[in-house]
Amino acid sequence: MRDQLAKAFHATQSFRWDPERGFKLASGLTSPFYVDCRSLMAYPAARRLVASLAYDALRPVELDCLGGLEIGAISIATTISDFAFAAQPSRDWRTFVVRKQAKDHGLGKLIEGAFRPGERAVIVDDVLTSGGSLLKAVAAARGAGLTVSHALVIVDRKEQEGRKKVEAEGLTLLSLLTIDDLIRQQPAKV
Ligand SMILES: O=P(O)(O)OC[C@H]1O[C@H](OP(=O)(O)OP(=O)(O)O)[C@H](O)[C@@H]1O
Ligand SMILES: O=C(O)c1cc(=O)[nH]c(=O)[nH]1
Repeated sequence: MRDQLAKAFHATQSFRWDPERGFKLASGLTSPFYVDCRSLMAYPAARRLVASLAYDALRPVELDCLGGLEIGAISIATTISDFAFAAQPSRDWRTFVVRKQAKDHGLGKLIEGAFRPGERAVIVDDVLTSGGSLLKAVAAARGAGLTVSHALVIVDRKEQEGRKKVEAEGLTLLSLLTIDDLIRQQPAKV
């Protein structure tokens, strides 16, 4: 199923190469390639693969809720939660989303969703590069009283010591794919 997910990135044009112009990353660095999970997650078949792989990866983990930083984490947390609820054994994992900035009107929340202090949360994200985004979500979740011991990403780009930084915060990092899987499944040019 991991191979199927890697192939889905290419089939949906969600893995981009442009070594001439490059892509600016959240960390400020430039990369010749870009993993676009917002595009991938727009396809129901791809969402199902992500959800199924994540459900399997999270089976040994005890958790009450899952979520992460907007916008990447929103569709990921939702699809895993829906899949897990319908699966056997069924899991009732609630979701939340961490805003990049607290809302300045309405309820003024930084974190939206359903969670209570003291609960066990898994932080999800689409791509891990420097780890900055993931760790921002971890800090917000811990600040709200959640216990966070695991994080899950769709793709670990294996750069900028992202994994090391996440593990240094005492987290176990689960990744469905690495950048090597995506490069290996790249269709041959004709
Ligand atoms: O590990 P990092 O160096 O933090 O990079 C990875 C982050 O970058 C992207 O987010 P982006 O800020 O582009 O936001 P978006 O999800 O709102 O599009 C991506 O969705 C990850 O969250
Ligand atoms: O580092 C990032 O900003 C980043 C890299 C990538 O491949 N995909 C993405 O959505 N963000």
